[in-house]
Amino acid sequence: MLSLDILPLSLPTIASLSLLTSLYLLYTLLSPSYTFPQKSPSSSTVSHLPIVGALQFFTKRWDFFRLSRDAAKTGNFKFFLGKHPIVGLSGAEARKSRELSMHEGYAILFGASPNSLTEDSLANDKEFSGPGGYFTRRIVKLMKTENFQKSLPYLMQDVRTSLDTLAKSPTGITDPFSSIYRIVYQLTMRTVGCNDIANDPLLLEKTLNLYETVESSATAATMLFPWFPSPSVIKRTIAGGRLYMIFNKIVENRRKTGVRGDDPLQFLIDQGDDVKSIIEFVVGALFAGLLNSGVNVAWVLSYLAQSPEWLSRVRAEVSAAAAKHSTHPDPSAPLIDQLSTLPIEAWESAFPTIDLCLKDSIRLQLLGSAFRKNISSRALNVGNGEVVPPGAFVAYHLGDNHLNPDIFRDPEKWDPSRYEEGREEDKKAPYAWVGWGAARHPCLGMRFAKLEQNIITAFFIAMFDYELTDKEGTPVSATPPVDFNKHSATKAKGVYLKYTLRKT
Ligand code: HEM
Repeated sequence: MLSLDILPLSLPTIASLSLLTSLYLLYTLLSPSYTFPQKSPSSSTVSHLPIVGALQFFTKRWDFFRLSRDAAKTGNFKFFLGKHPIVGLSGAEARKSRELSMHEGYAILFGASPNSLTEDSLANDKEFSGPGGYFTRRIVKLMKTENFQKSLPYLMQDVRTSLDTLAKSPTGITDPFSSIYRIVYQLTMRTVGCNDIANDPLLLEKTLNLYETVESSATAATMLFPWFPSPSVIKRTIAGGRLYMIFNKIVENRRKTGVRGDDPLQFLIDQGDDVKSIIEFVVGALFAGLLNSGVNVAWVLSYLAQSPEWLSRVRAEVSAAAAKHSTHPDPSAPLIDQLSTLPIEAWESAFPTIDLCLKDSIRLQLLGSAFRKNISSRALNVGNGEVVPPGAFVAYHLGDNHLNPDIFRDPEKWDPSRYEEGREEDKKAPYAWVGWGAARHPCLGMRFAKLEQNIITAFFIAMFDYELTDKEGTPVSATPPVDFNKHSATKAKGVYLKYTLRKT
């Protein structure tokens, strides 16, 4: 029998050595293997941790970006996030369109959608998400005028039904980041998803909860170690799986029974698309659609509540639009009934004031970074001799222009008049305002986002007088400040609207 005495090392020593070796191997495995070439920008001066890299990019993104940018000679800087090499760009030159991949950038670094985070995810598949890929082709088709024309009565009815429910509430106080956000979710479901869910309040609530679970799971840990089964990753996987199962059941049911729907899902089925692509599309489109719209509609109503001047301008605009475009047989019918007869052309053209309100809300709420990845084999010049090397990601923080006091006076203030004649701050620098994206990647849902913004705002204002309050209904003078360190449009906390039915 082998005696332990003949081993040259004791068991505790062997255990310690094994542990150290494992830790060393883990360290080597997790540490970046990428070497930035010489022409890359200088390193960010903000502290970096081993393995994790620039943790502040997660915890305080806008602060990290500003500090790094201001300390760098050219305004551009490099850093690691886990193993991922990233170049932070700033200034007008950075906003120029380049041959970089948007989808590969977001798939790994954004992390707030169910199919992101892994190199081989569908979101990262060029055939699916790339330019001209399946996702783009399908969403472009759904955003056509004929579809809006067809769905307009249903969209208006959805808004009306929700506002009627609000009108019956005994408190007359609502959190718009919950109630109005839910209306946007329903409209988005109708426009890129399916009526089976849009018509069913329970299924709407259930899928929204799953959506929110996935969205809130984008933590630093899930982004850095997507393969590690942390509670967030597990929760996200389960919620994503449940969403998929709900849609799968509806698709299978339609296929089995032959009962057709009249909605985007049916359109996808009729194209002969396979179930996996259909579900990936619908879930992806819901994320793209709700991320900014839901939050901005609620912010606009809240901003209006604190600005009598803009509220009265919007009221006047809503009345004028109804007077000009309504086809209601009774011109003295309530304003909301008149609005319900507006054609799509009016909804898309008669609300320039609401548009300005949304524009400045987007400037404040489009938080975080735009991401790209250099998937080419060549280094891309960024204008001053510096390059984005192959394989590196690019992060451009939208606060670089949207919160720049040299472009937008008093940048943290919501003030739609900054775009009006005489000020036109958005024209002060190239691509100063990029709220709908630009160049190679304009927002594909802009028309729908504006349409739902206009319908909800106009209906709400036609139906209610309202003011900004706390939860108990005590008036407050202003919305809380926006946390510019967030990674995407964020719901305000503690904002309530107290409303009463208008007598018109
Ligand atoms: C207020 C609401 C919205 C805002 C502020 C907004 C903003 C943006 C921005 C800034 C981009 C470009 C991102 C970049 O370049 O990195 C973008 C892209 C996109 N948006 Fe929107 N969006 C909104 C609503 C919507 C809606 C409702 C949909 C769909 C129903 C949608 C679908 C998309 C898609 C698919 C892209 C990617 C375009 C591409 O692949 O090139 N968006 N959006």
